[in-house]
Amino acid sequence: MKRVHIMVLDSFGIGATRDADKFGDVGANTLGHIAQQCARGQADTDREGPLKLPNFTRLGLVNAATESAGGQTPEGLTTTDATIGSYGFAEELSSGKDTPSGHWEIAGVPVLFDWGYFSEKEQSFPQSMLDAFIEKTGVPGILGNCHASGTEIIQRLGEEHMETGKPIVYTSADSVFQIACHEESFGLDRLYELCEVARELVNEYNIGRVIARPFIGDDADTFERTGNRKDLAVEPPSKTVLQKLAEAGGEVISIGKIADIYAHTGITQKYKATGLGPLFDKTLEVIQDAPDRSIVFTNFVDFDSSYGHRRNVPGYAAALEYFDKRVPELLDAVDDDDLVIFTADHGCDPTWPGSDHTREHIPVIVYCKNRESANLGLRNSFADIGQTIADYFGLEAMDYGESFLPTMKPKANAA
Ligand SMILES: O=P(O)(O)O[C@H]1O[C@H](CO)[C@@H](O)[C@H]1O
Ligand SMILES: [Mn+2]
Ligand SMILES: [Mn+2]
Repeated sequence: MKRVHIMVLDSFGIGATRDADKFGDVGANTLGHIAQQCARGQADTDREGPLKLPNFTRLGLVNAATESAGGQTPEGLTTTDATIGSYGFAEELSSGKDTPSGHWEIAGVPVLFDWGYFSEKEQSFPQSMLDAFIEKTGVPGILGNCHASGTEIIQRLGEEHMETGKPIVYTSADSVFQIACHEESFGLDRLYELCEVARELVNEYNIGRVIARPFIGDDADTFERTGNRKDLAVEPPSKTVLQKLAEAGGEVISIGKIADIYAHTGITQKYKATGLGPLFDKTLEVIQDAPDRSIVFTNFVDFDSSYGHRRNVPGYAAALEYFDKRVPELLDAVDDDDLVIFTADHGCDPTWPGSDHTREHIPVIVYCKNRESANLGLRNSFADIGQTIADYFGLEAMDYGESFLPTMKPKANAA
């Protein structure tokens, strides 16, 4: 049986890239700074002490993170000479440090064009676009129209939204148009309808995603976003390895927001779950039944949305420790020839100013029972992952990326 399981720890960067200066991110390091604060006793809320990642360490994560940071090992962690996984780190070819770019490049399709951005911090959206949005949706006006953190803006404007029925619209350094509405007072379906209208309207501005950000609660103190977030992305610019496998008769199984991120292209089955634990549970369940020639692809969004953007170091640390604890369940669940790939789509250093992503190397950690572990070193593109998958399944080669499969030699005693 040949299967690939891709686990994206959304925003889990392991050190700034060579081009981080273009993004204001020189020195950013999501893992490095979390480990540092943990080691210094500055991340002891709801957890304690140095960051504990024994399973990721055995897989080679700390070795990769050390190389990625020019030889500096994250504080409190240690490298190992006896890794059970192959490990490397990759820089990004895509022009942006956003989620679709990262994921598409992982699937072999870097985004070499520039996305459109709403870069004004206030009055961010063109008036003509907002006028058309109001006219087509029939809403009594809009609130927000600025750059914002999604949790802060619902706290600030949520009550006014409930009183007036005006949706909250906002953006960020990403190529996004986001709409926050109350699930009950405004209605979830109506919010989704608004997003469909907005999707059409932002096309001329070359915007990657429109995102529905529903929330619940009675007032500013109790507002909370729900798992009914929905991303309306444009389609990847060329065929991803997911599409190639699906067209060749394979199964591509999305768990979490993967299907949305690829605009549902190349996906043959999809499952939703909310929260790290339920996403992990669903992944294990799906792996049990996934057939030969399949990809099981999970996005663990909470690292990014609940901790990275929220600049919550102890929360991020606790989430990593939780994930690490569960890694053995995953490694036990796979077949001897399966590839398990742990990676990320960009960084989101919770110690960095602002609330946006950071341009960082992603970890490329690969586990295969029947193959020797190897140091995969610096990879020039996330697309090396997509190319490796194409190679593994014997699909037509991708235009970008270099397969690292030849570096992971079959074990002499492999079944
Ligand atoms: O602050 P929230 O709403 O979580 O927004 C974050 O999520 C969006 C998509 O990744 C980006 O705009 C980012 O800033
Ligand atoms: Mn992301
Ligand atoms: Mn994000």
